[in-house]
Amino acid sequence: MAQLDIVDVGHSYVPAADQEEWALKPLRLTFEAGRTYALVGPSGCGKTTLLNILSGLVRPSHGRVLFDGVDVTGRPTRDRNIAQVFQFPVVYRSMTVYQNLAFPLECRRWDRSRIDATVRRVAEALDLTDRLRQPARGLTADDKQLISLGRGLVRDDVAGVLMDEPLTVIDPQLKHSLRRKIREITEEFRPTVIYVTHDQYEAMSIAQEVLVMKDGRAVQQGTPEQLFEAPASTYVGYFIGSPAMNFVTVEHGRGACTLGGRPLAMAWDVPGHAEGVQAGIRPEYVKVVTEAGPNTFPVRLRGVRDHGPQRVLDVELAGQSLKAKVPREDGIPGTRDFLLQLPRARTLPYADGRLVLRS
Ligand SMILES: Nc1ncnc2c1ncn2[C@@H]1O[C@H](COP(=O)(O)OP(=O)(O)OP(=O)(O)O)[C@@H](O)[C@H]1O
Repeated sequence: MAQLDIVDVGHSYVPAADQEEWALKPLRLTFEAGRTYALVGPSGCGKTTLLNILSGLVRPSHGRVLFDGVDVTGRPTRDRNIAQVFQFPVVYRSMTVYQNLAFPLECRRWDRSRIDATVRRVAEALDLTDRLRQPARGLTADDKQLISLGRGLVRDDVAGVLMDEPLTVIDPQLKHSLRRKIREITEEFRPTVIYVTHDQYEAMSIAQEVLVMKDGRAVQQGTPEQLFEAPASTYVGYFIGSPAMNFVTVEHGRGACTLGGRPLAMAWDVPGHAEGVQAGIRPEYVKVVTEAGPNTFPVRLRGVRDHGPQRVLDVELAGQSLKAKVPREDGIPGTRDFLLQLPRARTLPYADGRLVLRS
């Protein structure tokens, strides 16, 4: 598995377009060998363009692509030694599951015993062992996509595995277990994976590193935990997490902040000159309390939504909307008006949409 570098890579589908209009603005990234990366962002943000530049399907207007330090920018896909998994399964219908998994290895002229051991290991990881002798023809779309995933991951000699929304066709019920399987198999086989998805939950559950994109730019890269705990911008805070992070506008002056006229202390200070100050807090960290104390605020309940083992309380706080995600067993407050606490350490300051740096 290789380290993939993109060095000042940018792309415009329209010749001579202004750089601000490019589908991908020049950026520099390193995908370390053996790690799984997710590219996530809304439709049209440039994820597929970046993936296609890595696969060689798109030649970038600007910059270089390096695989283990070797410049592959001008190489076609077939000469890049990559595996690809697409939205829709690509299987050989006339072959058995075993033959489908073995095929890429036979093409590389691996010896029989190595092929057999590898196919069985991948089949085991994907729960396909009991179907190895079945013809691929009769399988469901889910199982066919499982084979595509297996074929993508079966070779340990590829530079990288590029996956473009591979769970799109998968039954929603099965997605959960498949996400887990992808995670397990990538942890075991340690390929370099670039995984494109518009689903933040999928990105966070599969990848070790997530790259959030917007308008052709990578706006934040980090581990799922970093993106959850400290989004660099309100955009990332809204995009990552379910429900999205809360952002409430606060009054700010002489180094202190207030919310609805009550003092609000945040995790660190906001410089005096900052403008457009907001407090960001994940719904998971908002607490229902019974007694007034630091950072507690009166709120009015507007609605309650079930969220699996939790409930999301939608409240109004000083004329603004806020969500609290609380354990189901805690119940719903008995009155419409109650108190919420925004724990200081979890309340992050943002100014003009960006996380204020800790001084
Ligand atoms: N072949 C093309 N010709 C012209 N413009 C294109 C082409 N492919 C993509 N674009 C444009 O480039 C921008 C980025 O598209 P891209 O497909 O990379 O985004 P994406 O994040 O993968 O979106 P999606 O999730 O919808 O696939 C979009 O504005 C899109 O319209």
